[in-house]
Amino acid sequence: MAKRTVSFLGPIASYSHQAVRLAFSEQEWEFQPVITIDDVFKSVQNGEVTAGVVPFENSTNGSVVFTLDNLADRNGTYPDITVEGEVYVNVHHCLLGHKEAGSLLEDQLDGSGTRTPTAADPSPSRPRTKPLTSLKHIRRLYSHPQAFGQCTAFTSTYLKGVEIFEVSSTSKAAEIVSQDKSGTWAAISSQLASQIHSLDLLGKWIEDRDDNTTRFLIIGKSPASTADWGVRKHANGQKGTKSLVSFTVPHESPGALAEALGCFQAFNLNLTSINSRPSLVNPFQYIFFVEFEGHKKQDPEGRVKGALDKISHVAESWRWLGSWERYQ
Ligand SMILES: O=C(O)C(=O)C[C@]1(C(=O)O)C=C[C@@H](O)C=C1
Repeated sequence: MAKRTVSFLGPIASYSHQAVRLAFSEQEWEFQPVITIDDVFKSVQNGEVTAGVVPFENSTNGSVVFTLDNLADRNGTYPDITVEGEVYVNVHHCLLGHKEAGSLLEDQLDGSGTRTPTAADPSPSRPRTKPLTSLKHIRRLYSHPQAFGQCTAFTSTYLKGVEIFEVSSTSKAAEIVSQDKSGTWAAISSQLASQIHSLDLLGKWIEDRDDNTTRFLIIGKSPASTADWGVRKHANGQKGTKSLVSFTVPHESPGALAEALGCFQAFNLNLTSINSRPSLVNPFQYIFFVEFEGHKKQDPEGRVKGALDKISHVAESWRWLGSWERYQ
């Protein structure tokens, strides 16, 4: 049988790639790295690939707006995209670059790893780890915006004043730094990327919190029959099901949002996350996203059906974005 393809934010060695490796078998699936999260959505919608994997939220830094904006689908570009599963990745960042010959780590460290309190941050958190080598020579720091947000204690303690460059992924950052001839650029990326690009480890486990975890969504094109996808199940076993809907409410009407959320309460459905993004119709109007426990197609008591019927009367517009098995 011809292999099916799953796309993800590349280049290889990104955390998205690691999520794909956790969920899909390379024997049965072709792995296709693409350049942006938008490209993952496009490749699934136009049928170029069967599945895609996109980051959805990080436990330290919150929602991934690039993914929410695609799910918001303001222009109707992705009418068939649905969420078919989720994958959790423990994200441990490293600082990758080129060691400066002959420099001593002691030259740089003040020993305490403390940051100067400022009015904006009167009690700054301490970095969890110290650099493995002097960082005095570093002039540029490359990474994905999410990763910068997960390593603030380390960067503001040991890389003060270094110029920041936001790029499309952490593995892209490592690729760029591997081409640096000056030896003064560094990337926040994975340990895997240091091996692939033969970069030195200048810091290890530099994230602010050791429980730093990113949740990825597996997307497909409805009606997807995922039963034969062979997505690997989490070792902890299934913990029920989840669904995602997006909706807009009449903004002038008081209580409209509360009424929409009440649709889930009315059918005793537990909400697990709420997000919003600007509607881009008028300033300060929103598209809301609600995730709840329950499955549209495995709904013996009709509770999910009941809530969705009710929300279709309350919301200005709404869309069911998928139901899947939950593992955490
Ligand atoms: O840049 C990567 O390696 C990605 O896969 C993207 C991404 C994200 O957008 O959240 C994924 C996991 C980490 O939280 C940091 C970056």
